[in-house]
Amino acid sequence: MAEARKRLTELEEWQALRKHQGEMQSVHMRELFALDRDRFRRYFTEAAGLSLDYSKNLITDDTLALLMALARRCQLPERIEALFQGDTVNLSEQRPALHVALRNLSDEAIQVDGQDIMPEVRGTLARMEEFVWRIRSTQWRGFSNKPFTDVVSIGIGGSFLGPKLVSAALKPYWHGHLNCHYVANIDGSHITEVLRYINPETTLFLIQSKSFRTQETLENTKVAREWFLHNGGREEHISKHFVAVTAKPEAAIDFGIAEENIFPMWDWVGGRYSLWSAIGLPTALTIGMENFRSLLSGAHTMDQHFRTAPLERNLPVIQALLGIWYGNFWGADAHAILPYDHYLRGLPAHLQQLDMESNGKCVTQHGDPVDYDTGPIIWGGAGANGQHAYHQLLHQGTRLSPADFIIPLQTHNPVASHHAILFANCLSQTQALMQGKTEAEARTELEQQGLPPEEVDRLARHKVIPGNKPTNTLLFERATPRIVGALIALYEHKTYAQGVIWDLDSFDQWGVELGKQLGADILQRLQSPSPLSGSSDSSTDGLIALFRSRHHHER
Ligand SMILES: O=P(O)(O)OC[C@H]1O[C@](O)(CO)[C@@H](O)[C@@H]1O
Repeated sequence: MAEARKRLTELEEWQALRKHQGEMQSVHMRELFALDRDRFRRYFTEAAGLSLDYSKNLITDDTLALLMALARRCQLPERIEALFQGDTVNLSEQRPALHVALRNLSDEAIQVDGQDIMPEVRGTLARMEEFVWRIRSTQWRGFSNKPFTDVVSIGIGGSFLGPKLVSAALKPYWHGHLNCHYVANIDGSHITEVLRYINPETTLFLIQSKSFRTQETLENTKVAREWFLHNGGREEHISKHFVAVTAKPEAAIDFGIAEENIFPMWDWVGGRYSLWSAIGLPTALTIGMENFRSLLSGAHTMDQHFRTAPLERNLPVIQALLGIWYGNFWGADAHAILPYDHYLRGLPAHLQQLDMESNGKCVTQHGDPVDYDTGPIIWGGAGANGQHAYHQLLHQGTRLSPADFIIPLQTHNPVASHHAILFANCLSQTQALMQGKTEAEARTELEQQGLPPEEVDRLARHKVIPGNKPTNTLLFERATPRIVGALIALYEHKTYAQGVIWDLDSFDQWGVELGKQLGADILQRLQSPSPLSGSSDSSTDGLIALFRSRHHHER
């Protein structure tokens, strides 16, 4: 168990960073680049097939040294090792967080409660392998003996976003005859739209829920089951068409899933870190087990890097510390994830859960209130689309949101000059954000266009772009399974490293529980046949009454 430590904001290392930020306020990145021709080479590092250019940041060697000192003071190296050792890093729930075990391709044993969990992890992978092979080779077929054409994954949160991201990211590796759909929301439109186009005879449902208690998932599963039974399927066919992944097999059996169709999950894997487990089955079915193992191996390579590389060359650590620098010392509330890769367009959504559910906390892992900012608002979307939408705020807005630009050197789909144009767009953004445009430059530009002086005066101030906006550029050869694995693992470790500095429990999520608790009571009041008795605030009561007025016939 980690010892209570001195308040973060009182550490000399923290105070030194505060002072240093004061000195850096008058520095423009343009000057830093002008002064140091070698800046790109010096602030460029690689690991697991990913290259990080972090030269376009508001940093000097001093900044990095101070950040590294803070990390060491917060015992980051020891805490990284604790994660891999299976220590109780999730204090509030008293358990380890062993997503790294799911992609541990070494011979190393990993103990939980005195038991090596690796045999079970490997055994589950072998079971997945067999299942995936049976479906893809059409040995396992639907009730009318037709091969499966569609897989519908029902799950939400971590049982949805991770696999969905990976399935989309690896679309070029999909099996030609298997389509994959995801249903998450408790909005009837979601499942309706998926069921509309599929055939029950050739559809396999994967029910994905660690707890097997999640309302959205269970309700959607009931609908899928009813639909199956009303469209030709019979009770005795359910076991051919419904498979579950859960850490609570008894609940799945009670629900009607055949015991032999249940794949395990474990308490020591957090939902948002679970795409590497059997929760990844929809992905494995579409890309095949060989590619799924490559995904794991990419993540494993990043794990080894995170565990062994010196902090100064450690990609997740560098990214984490840059985030701390901006969030805690420059007042940045947000961080943008901007993949310039169509296949990676789901990355911001997955990282939103990963980062915001992990580090959106206001007490330390020991329960003490924090007096500093913790996890940022993660947002973003695919480039270059965003350039024609929200990038305006990045360039000229008053709020600071550092951004990660993520781009492959090669495309899966060479079309005309698209990739060169995409790449040029990406680089022009980071360059523009770094250098900006001075008023003098804006004036010269307008004068060169032949505008009269009064027009130059009128427009120049609108055209000034402050620049000095920090960005990282993450490059890789092509979005292969190994690269996608390494990329997601990079962000997992970045999140953990930040949680260590902020002294958080990055593996619990108590904040989401209150809504669930209140939701049960509200649902009851929405559906109750008896007259509405006001027991909450007037806003909630008023909204409940409004809903009831439209649905009285259903109660
Ligand atoms: O896999 P389960 O247990 O259905 O949970 C789904 C999601 O719900 C959450 O608990 C949040 O409500 C996430 O952490 C989790 O990934």
